[in-house]
Amino acid sequence: MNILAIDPGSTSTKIGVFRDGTLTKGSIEHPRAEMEHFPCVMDQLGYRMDAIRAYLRETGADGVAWDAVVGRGGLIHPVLSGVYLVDEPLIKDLEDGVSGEHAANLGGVLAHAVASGKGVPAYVVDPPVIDEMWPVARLSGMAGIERRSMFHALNQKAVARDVARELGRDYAELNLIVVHMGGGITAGAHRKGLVVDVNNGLNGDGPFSPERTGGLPVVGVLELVERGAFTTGELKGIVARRGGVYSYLNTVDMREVEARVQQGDAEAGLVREAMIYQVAKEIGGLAAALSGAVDGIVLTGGLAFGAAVVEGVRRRVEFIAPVFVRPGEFEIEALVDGALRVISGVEAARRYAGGTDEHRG
Ligand SMILES: Nc1ncnc2c1ncn2[C@@H]1O[C@H](COP(=O)(O)OP(=O)(O)O)[C@@H](O)[C@H]1O
Ligand SMILES: CCCC(=O)OP(=O)(O)O
Repeated sequence: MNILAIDPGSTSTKIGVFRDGTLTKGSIEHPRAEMEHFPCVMDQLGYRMDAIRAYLRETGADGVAWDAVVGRGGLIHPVLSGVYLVDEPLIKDLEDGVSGEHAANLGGVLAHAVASGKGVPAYVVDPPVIDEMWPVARLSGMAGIERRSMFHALNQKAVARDVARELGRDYAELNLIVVHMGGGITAGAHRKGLVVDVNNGLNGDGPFSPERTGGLPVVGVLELVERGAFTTGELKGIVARRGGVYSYLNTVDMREVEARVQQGDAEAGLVREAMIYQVAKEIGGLAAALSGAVDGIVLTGGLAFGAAVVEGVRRRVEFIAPVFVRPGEFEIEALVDGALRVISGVEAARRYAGGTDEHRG
């Protein structure tokens, strides 16, 4: 079985080549200066496609007969968890960015471009818009504004299944709180295999993170607009890319923050502590959402490599449930696993219904 996995991020495209039972992972870096030439994410298609072709040539994988090509799903309409065949309606919604602009929108389109040339199917797995939220979590506090499920679904589900394996239990019978801590942070309540509540990782919700603001005092934001300090477009950019740790310390790199703390920088110490504090409060809130019935708390993402962040969160939340740490992200593995489940007949590929899935939560 041969599978190609494509995982586009804002400044890299991660690649997985699965051949005859062995997975080889690689990353193509895209310098920020080059990415700035593209006004929209979809404008990067040809550039990324060329980079993927060059990568496959250089690694000797250009002649492989793929059984399927699989990409990270993007911001389409809300869907159920699962593996989706990339077809015309799905491509259109990725291209239109119906739920927002994000590099992940390129995943399915790139996978389809490679697959169609080889006459094999393309899939996406567990897109960030998986929606399993229960009704009570949807209300924001203002009629007309609904809380939306938009999170690191692929990695959260992958590490949740891995912890279930470690516990010798089924993911579908456990209650887990999974926190992805990367450039953005999302924390999800996984109740018996469904993510019934989660902060929206892109729209100013939940804890602040290295590059995102998380939830903000609304009136303070409105006053900034009233004073003309920022346009709404500028504020959206700050919420998603230039908020959080970056807005205080001018870096999104927590290794740099750690180094500053070690050198005695009190401001860096306070910002790091505040982020840890907000993550712990989010976990506490989700524990209450699950009525205290929590089998485990899972910390994952790049920040989970850092002992200070992990131990800071653990100290505040281990009274709730045992803490499991899965540093980094397992998106390529999850993409390959999803494609394998479909190819081997364990799971049927879903057809994207353009946001009309009636079952949620
Ligand atoms: N060993 C480490 N110790 C502390 N922080 C780390 C370490 N490795 C990576 N990070 C931090 O993790 C963050 C990036 O996480 P990552 O999951 O790769 O994010 P994304 O995929 O959102 O770009 C950065 O702030 C980076 O500094
Ligand atoms: C929350 C949706 C997915 C997301 O934010 O991914 P990145 O943190 O990789 O941008």
